[in-house]
Amino acid sequence: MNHVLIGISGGIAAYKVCEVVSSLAKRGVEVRVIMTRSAAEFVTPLTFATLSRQPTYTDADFWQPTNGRPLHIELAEWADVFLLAPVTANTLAKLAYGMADNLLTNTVLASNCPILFAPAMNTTMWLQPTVQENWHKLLKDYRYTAIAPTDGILACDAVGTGRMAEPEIILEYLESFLFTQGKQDLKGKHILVNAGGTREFIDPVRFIGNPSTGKQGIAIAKAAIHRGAKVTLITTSSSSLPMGEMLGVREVRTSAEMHQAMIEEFPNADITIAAAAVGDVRSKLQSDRKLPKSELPLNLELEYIPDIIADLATRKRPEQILVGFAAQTGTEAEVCAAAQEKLERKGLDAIAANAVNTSLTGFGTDTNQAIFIHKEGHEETTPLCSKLELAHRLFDFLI
Ligand SMILES: Cc1cc2nc3c(=O)[nH]c(=O)nc-3n(C[C@H](O)[C@H](O)[C@H](O)COP(=O)(O)O)c2cc1C
Ligand SMILES: CC(C)(COP(=O)(O)O)[C@@H](O)C(=O)NCCC(=O)NCCS
Ligand SMILES: [Mg+2]
Repeated sequence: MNHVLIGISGGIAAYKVCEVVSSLAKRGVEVRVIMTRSAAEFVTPLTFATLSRQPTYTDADFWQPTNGRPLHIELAEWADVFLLAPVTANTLAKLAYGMADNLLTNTVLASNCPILFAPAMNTTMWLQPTVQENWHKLLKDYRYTAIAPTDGILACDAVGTGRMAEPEIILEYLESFLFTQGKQDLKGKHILVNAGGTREFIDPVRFIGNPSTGKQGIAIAKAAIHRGAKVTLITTSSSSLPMGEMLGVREVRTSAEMHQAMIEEFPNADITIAAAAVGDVRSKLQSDRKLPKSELPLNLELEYIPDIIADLATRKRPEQILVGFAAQTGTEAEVCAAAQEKLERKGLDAIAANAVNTSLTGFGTDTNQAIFIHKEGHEETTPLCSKLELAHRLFDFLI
């Protein structure tokens, strides 16, 4: 799985796909680009050819009498994943009705690989009932996974829905699809994820915290969405996550807020993955006003924080799956033993043991490595990989 075919139709957001192509090529992914006639009005085929290190294909190539086999068949067979970005109102309509009057749409019909598609257009165009009907038609089609347009400023200075998803979001979908082959095995499932480190306030300007950034939990939320799930993410890190209607985000700060939100959301979840670093202790003294230095105790009296995941385990219905993360230091054997003990003591279905004392794993890194342990005894050690890949490996382990 290493061939990404990209179909570009005629919108100004085509300029952003240059970034997508360039990033993929630099990562060693093989990329080929098809452009519609209108797309070539916005960005030249030469730009994409140069960035992709491959020829760019246009309708002139489609009608070229010197091809051995039809070009749309060759490209369709070559593709592992087909990304359509941007998708114009016009091309969306053609896709919804199975029309094929250019190289791009013929290649769609001739191929079998999963399709990711990212529409972009003016808000008034986007909200037309005809356009919405075509969009919803494709949302129901098993071959298509939508990368929804977002709200914001458009090229005509209007503000509203219709901005193409940012290259970074598109690249994450592609990374997922290259790993999973686009499988939608979480469709119809509701996943609850928590992420980030809690802050246990002493007063409004001082807290006991930890270095967790929420990256691993957010990657789990994204991986679940890429596999078709609906996700509720309860997070202490306020990064914007435009994942459309598939993601509900609740921001919290303290372990008490995290606990309350988890209790409220837990009954609706098929799978709950607790990747947040929740504090273990907090100050007994909690002031609503900033304490002067002279009033700060030098021996802070602490109390234990109730264990959220152990509490959820007591509320669990038999068909629900509850997974914890154990951030540990030490040797692999020590990390494993500590995680095994937590799995049993807390009554979890599985645990991901995660070493946090190396520079490439744990807090704040973009990569991670873990050992997954199931309550029934099986284990899996992942390679060092991106946090998104680790999330997919965890879902593969659970399902
Ligand atoms: C300056 C300009 C900007 C355009 N931007 C968009 C756009 O963002 N989204 C869209 O759906 N159509 C846009 N269009 C209209 C499409 O280019 C037009 O419908 C064309 O027929 C699409 O052809 P295609 O779908 O084969 O690429 C734009 C047209 C112009 C002239
Ligand atoms: C055009 C653009 C890519 C600009 O993005 P930018 O503000 O990040 O440069 C973004 O606004 C977008 O995706 N717009 C949707 C299509 C659009 O504006 N079409 C022009 C007709 S109003
Ligand atoms: Mg803990």
